[in-house]
Amino acid sequence: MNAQSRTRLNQTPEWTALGKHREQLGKTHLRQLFADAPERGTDYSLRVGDLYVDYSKQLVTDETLRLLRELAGATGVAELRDAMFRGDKINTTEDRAVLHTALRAPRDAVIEADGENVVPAVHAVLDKMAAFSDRVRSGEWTGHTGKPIKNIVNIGIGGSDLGPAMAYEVLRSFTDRSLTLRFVSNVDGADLHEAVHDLDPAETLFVIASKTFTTIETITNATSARDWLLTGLRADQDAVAKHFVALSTNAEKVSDFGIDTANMFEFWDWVGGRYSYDSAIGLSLMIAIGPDRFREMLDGFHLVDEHFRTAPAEENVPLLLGLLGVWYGAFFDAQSHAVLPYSHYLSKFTAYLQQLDMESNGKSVDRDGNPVDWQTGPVVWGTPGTNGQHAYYQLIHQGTKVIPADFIGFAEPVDALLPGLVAQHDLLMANFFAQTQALAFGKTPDEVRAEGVPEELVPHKTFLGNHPTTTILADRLTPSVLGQLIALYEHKVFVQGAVWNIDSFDQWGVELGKVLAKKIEPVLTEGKGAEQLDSSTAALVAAYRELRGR
Ligand SMILES: O=P(O)(O)OC[C@H]1O[C@](O)(CO)[C@@H](O)[C@@H]1O
Repeated sequence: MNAQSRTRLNQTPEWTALGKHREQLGKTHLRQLFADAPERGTDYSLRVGDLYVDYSKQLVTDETLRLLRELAGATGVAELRDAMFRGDKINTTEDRAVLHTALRAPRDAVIEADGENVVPAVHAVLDKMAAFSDRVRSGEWTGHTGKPIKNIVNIGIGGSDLGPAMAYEVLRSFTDRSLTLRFVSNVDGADLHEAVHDLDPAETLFVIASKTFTTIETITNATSARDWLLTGLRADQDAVAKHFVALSTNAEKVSDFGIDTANMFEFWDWVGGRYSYDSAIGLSLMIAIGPDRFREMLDGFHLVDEHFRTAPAEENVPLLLGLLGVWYGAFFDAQSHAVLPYSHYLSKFTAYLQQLDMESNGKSVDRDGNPVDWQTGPVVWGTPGTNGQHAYYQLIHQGTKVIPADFIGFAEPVDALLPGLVAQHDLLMANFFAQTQALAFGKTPDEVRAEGVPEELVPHKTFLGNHPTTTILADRLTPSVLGQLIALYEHKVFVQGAVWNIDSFDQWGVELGKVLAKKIEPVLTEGKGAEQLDSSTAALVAAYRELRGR
């Protein structure tokens, strides 16, 4: 579908039909929907790979789903998906292809960007990463003084940090525990300080991850890390080659920094930062889990890519999840989306999804530059259960907001836990199932009264229910399952961007702050240029300078 020829989303007949349907649905309660269809719990479930996806507790009927699929048809979701997989330049504001799916394509696949098959280059880099990982893991790769590497410090930010940092936590039980892996992202010197203060520089490898190799936080931290290393080793620049590698698309800048481009692991401008952790950006992770596990993860991604590309609309899980988000944003005024994993290992999962979703779909103009007058990306938030239950779930259960939520849980604990701890898994999962049940069905005033609760407390103890959730259940949190989950969310975000007619692959909104920070820094350090600031910022800067004794 040509974006130019698109009818504005909220003027399509499909949108109007959904609006009418929403009115008819009114306050229909999930209790009613379940009573009307005794098999709803299984009828409204799908499988993809190892993931069992239950959407029966969503505020939808067969008619809703039909109308949503029609909206997807009218907005050209399948056509845009095919264009993405084909390597068309669907990131129009940056004139780039969007081919993260090529990063996990099998060796014999043919995927072209600008007329060139990119798959051989993808696998050449994967092979180079695997060879390097093996050398580090085996102790064959030694530092400047001849000691093997025991510590890896990944320096990057945004997509060059969140993915590998998240996946390292998720896959901790698959890692080589004799290696220490730390992630530094914040330009606050405390981040680097905490990462290196107890490390021996002779045993430390810095992995500098930056697509552009110009990101100020990363280059500043990398420069300080280099100073720390050379000071600690009492060595000169020659030592850098054994202790620094780069993950980047920008060989020139890598070389300017002093890293041998032989120690650079390449990726390409058709990989968006937030879609990049299965590229060279995953090197630290690969060193931690080993190349075989990394490849299993890529296979998990690929499995869901193929599902998204080929499954019919009725069975297409990313399509379904994307459309549900459109439904709640547009017709329930939902402003946020909670992702609530019941796994300690997924502690950084939602933070990762925040960039994936909010940097992709936090847009307010359509692909043609016209302001949108429909909701786009939600605020994504959440932390692992059961912790959230004792913090913010109160608001989800009894607050005034519609907060669709994804619950993610696993049948088996990941690790060979200490024997006494295995039993805790059933308790964790009992909470997991109980929460979606409580959110969906609530507790009526009569049920509360039947418990003998005094009348004045009945409203306080009533749960209205009808809060929509999706439950994603898998056997075990393996590298493959992680890949499946991430690809599921990547394509969900894609579907929403396609329906909303926004460019999900640029991120111009992060630029202004970067430019202004560059202007403010000399005002802080030298006191020059304060007159160009607005009165609020000027006063704050003056207060800061005074507190710093300047
Ligand atoms: O990998 P780079 O080029 O250092 O960029 C880091 C991050 O910065 C951003 O461009 C946003 O500022 C992200 O999209 C990206 O993941």
